[in-house]
Amino acid sequence: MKTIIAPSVLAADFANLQRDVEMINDSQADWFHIDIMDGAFVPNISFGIPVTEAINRHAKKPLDVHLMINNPDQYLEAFKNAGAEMISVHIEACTHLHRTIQKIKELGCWAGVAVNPHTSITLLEDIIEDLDYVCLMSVNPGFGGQKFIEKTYDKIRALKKMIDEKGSKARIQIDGGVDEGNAAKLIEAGASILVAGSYVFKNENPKLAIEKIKI
Ligand SMILES: O=C(CO)[C@@H](O)[C@H](O)COP(=O)(O)O
Repeated sequence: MKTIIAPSVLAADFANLQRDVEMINDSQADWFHIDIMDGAFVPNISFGIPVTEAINRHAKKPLDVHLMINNPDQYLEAFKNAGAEMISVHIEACTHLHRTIQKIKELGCWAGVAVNPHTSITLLEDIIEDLDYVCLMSVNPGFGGQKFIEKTYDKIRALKKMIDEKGSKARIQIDGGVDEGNAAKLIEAGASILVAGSYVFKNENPKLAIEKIKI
């Protein structure tokens, strides 16, 4: 199973967004990771549906939309219509997670659940078989460029064990502080989707940076 690389557009140059989208098109990256922040679930506001649509007009690869918002159900269809092929919602933001996951699937998207660093993965035990991926946050959500939380490795191993025991097909996505120094170790622990923002877009050679973590 080859690792999926999903550069996080949050770290792109918004004044040159089309240029940065085309760089990803021409690279070995697999998905665009689109961080949606509402200033309520997380202490930051990023961008929303019109910008996602604009990215989608130029993107030649699937959009993976990470909803860091309260009441995600209200916006699932709008993000699907804006181009999302994968949608993840936060377990901490969903009162009726099973219903939300079913809605994402009914829209024809891959369904993912994102889990904050302090949240136990044991909460996924009764939903893991329904998921296409779990996004393990390796930083506190809200900002790019933060330090990777080392405890994530243990969480990956425990989640991988749960996935295998339950016979789930869910992939493990890691989001936050991913770079060439930890990519191999993350994959060895059981991750198969890597989200990388600052490491890619602040790099002198972003395409080479992507190649280095495409293990
Ligand atoms: O969801 C988030 C932050 O909340 C991430 O997608 C970051 O955007 C990753 O950025 P880097 O840590 O790679 O800079």
